[in-house]
Amino acid sequence: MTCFSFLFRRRLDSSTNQPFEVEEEFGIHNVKLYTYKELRSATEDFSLANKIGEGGFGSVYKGQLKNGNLAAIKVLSAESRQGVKEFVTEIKVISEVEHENLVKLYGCCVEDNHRILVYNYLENNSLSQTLLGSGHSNIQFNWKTRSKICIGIARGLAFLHEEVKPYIVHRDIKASNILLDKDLTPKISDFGLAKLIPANMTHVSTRVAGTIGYLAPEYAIRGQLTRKADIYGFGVLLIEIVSGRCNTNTQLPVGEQYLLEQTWDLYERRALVGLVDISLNGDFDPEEACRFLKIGLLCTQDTPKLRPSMSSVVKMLTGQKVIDEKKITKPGLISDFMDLKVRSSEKTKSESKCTSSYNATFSSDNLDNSTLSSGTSTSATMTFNPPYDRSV
Ligand SMILES: Nc1ncnc2c1ncn2[C@@H]1O[C@H](COP(=O)(O)OP(=O)(O)OP(=O)(O)O)[C@@H](O)[C@H]1O
Repeated sequence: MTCFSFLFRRRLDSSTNQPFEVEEEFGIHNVKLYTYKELRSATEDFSLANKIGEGGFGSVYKGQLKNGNLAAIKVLSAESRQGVKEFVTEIKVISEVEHENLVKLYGCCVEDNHRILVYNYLENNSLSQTLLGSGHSNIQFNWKTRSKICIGIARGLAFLHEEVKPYIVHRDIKASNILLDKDLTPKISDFGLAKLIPANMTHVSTRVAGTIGYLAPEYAIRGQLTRKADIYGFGVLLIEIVSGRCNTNTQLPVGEQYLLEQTWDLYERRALVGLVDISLNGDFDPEEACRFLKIGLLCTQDTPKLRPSMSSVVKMLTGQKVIDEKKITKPGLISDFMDLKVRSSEKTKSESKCTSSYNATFSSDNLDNSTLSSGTSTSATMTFNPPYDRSV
């Protein structure tokens, strides 16, 4: 990979009032810097035809780079832009983190006020659009594939939590942040991105900082951000993958709407196997599937300390470590802690399996006035003011 140590910045010469370019050293190694011109040409001038998604940070385009590689080009929205130096510092962190189960960052563009991230393009979309999506995907998620996906995500997260120094808390583990390559190897995306958002940008930063349904109660309510919050999100995701359904679906009968509640209920009735995706037509190993569901319950326990580390999760998933069933306690449910007023939306996405989403607006020091209002997107976004932790 090309090694750059300098960035060019335009400055105004005070004597002539003419712009000129200066070289500034930011010590960015192993990060490819793309020119805006190259990315414009890769995406055919950021054409709508090449737009593949829109997330909390801005728009994502598919593009072909000069070297022929396909890339996902994420143009950060104006409100999430920060200074060159801060941006480059965070990019350095992200670019040094490489693992088979993490989306690879090729490089970035920091020309003028553009802040663009260039990632390896993944052919098979995200889990939210395929496994949990509207049914337009041709992918066969048989049990072997699901098991491989769960273990891959666990390995990627264990790497972020336990191998990277200093460790990285992802903050937004969820189905739309799990992308699949051509072999259906899962890749965690958006890690480290929370840190790219200026601390005063509460709207954007908290979008990154969690999605209802995956959000650990202690983080949602008290702003306590630790690796255990990611482990909670992973537990929810694990149960979604095994059951083939989203964590919240208000179109289902009451009692089945919240996946975690339903999982606990079935666990207590020793009927967990009933949660496994019926589209598998019984073609799965029931012992293994129930083990995965129990690991999901271990990860979502109310007391963060009781949740296992991600390396233990990997061992339990792969059968190297036995689950101590006595250790499983009730999951932490955000609704148990707050008087959340949920207004169902009439405008839910009818074609999606995930029919319910909420935009929560509350302040951590004003919980009595907390409000949840439904939205129309498939992901839920919380807007609140947690103590913003910018350390990794
Ligand atoms: N590396 C990639 N390869 C292929 N497609 C990608 C890649 N990165 C993003 N996408 C596509 O762009 C969409 C938007 O991605 P982005 O990460 O910005 O938002 P999101 O995860 O959907 O939402 P949020 O911002 O709430 O996390 C994804 O759903 C996916 O379809």
